[in-house]
Amino acid sequence: MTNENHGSGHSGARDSGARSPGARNSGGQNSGARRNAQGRERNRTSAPSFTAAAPSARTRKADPARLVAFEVLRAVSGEDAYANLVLPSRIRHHHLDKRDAGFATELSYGALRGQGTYDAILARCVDRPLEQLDPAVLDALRIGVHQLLAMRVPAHAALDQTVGLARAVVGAGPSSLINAVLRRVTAKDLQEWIATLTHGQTDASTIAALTYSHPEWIVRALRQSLVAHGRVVTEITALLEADNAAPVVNLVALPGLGDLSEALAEGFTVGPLAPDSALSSGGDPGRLLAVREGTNRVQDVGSQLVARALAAAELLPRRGSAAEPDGERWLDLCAGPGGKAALLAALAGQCGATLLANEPAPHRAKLVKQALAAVPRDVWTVRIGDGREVGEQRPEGFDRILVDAPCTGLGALRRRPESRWRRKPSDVGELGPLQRELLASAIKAVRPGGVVAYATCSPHPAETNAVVVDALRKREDLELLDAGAVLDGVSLTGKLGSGHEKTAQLWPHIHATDAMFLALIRKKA
Ligand SMILES: C[S@@+](CC[C@H](N)C(=O)[O-])C[C@H]1O[C@@H](n2cnc3c(N)ncnc32)[C@H](O)[C@@H]1O
Repeated sequence: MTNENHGSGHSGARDSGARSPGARNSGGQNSGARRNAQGRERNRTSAPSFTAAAPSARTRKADPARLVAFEVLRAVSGEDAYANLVLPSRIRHHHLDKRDAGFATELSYGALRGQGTYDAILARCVDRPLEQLDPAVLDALRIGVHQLLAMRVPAHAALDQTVGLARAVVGAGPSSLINAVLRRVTAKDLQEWIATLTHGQTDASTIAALTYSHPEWIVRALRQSLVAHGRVVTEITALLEADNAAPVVNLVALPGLGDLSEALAEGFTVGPLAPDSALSSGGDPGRLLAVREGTNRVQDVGSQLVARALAAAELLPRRGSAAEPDGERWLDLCAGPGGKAALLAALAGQCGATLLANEPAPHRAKLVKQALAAVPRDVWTVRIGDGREVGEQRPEGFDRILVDAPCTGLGALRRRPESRWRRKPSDVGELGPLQRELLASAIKAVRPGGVVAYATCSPHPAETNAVVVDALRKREDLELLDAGAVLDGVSLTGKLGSGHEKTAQLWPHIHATDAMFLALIRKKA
């Protein structure tokens, strides 16, 4: 796709041709040349030309799209905010048009994802440890590096605009430093920098971490996850690349309550994997009336399939009766913010079942209620409470239960650009007891013949198979259903089940979904 370029050095967002660390380099490795925004090759071996003016004489105004990106990075690194929550409000606040909103999205998400590689590059260009820099200056530098190395923004525009931004938001003093550092960054293109950073490194995970901008422990965890779920370790490159690509927006039309006609008329395409789903690679889904009304919802297709698989899993009849007298009772034990609960409730409504959506965090329970608002009120109830208590309180009370357990989210890194830098290796072990207690509670709460779906948006074996194996070991009345086969049955392709084991693991680089794990556990009747 070709990008035109206007005065501020913008190119369009997702179609900007951005190359984050680890994204495939269509120009070949170390080509020494890169296309600028007009599609012309810029020879990186000759000295790049910059505005002759000193930083003080350059633009003093912050371009609004770059300002939005800067504000997102400041909120993320300074206030522990989530980029996907801050970005839309900053875009609205600065009244960005579609093109500038796209640019701000690519710049903020790209700078956050690429932070590991960019900081390693910056460390070679700054004459002091990065921790000693004003955090606002460091964020401005990250924004500059992403434009210089991964977006088709001409170097002079990236430099001028980043220095202008710095002058406007952090003052004239640091702008000279930013100017000098970014000039050093322009000495090499991204592939050359990666070659420099990895020179002399022999460990494959260290090299992948620097190349694909992931913490090294996550690279190791994902390699381990691939092997644990029957894939080959060499897929790690494709998996890390998929984490760095801007994910497409997945939409689901709630069955029986909405349809996709508006989305398709607005440029979405029919989703190939799940029924009633659609895809879009750009634009704000909030512009759709059906999304605002809640009958269409933004939801990763992997999550859609997990909810549909639970609804479709085969139950055994209740003891002493062939059919459910009052319709089935479904439970979503960890429902916040309500994505799967909404789809489950719509599916429940279609077959005369009811859904109890449980969530302990009151603000997230409120989100669950909002998510469920489009579903008839007599189908669902929201409970605010600890899911670990439900098994004791409602033993054998439910036919189908979803345990979408709190997890590290290592399978959804592409959607949460900052999360890879927030997670710690100790999170994996710390979540284990809660995951096991929630699953044990669900197993108590399911009736004989009923099914518990244990799901995580992480492929880590400690959060997936290990939790399921422990639960199965503790009781004799449980059987594992073939989750891959059930997923195949609810998908449009019928080709999702790994065939490696009875649990199922989806992958961003294979299925273009989040790396959702699913086990379906049935209590013997
Ligand atoms: C992975 S999220 C669930 C996502 C949700 N199913 C969806 O599709 O939108 C896990 C949820 O579990 C909740 N949680 C944490 N501790 C819990 C507990 N003790 N009992 C039940 N839920 C808990 C978290 O607050 C969080 O909302």
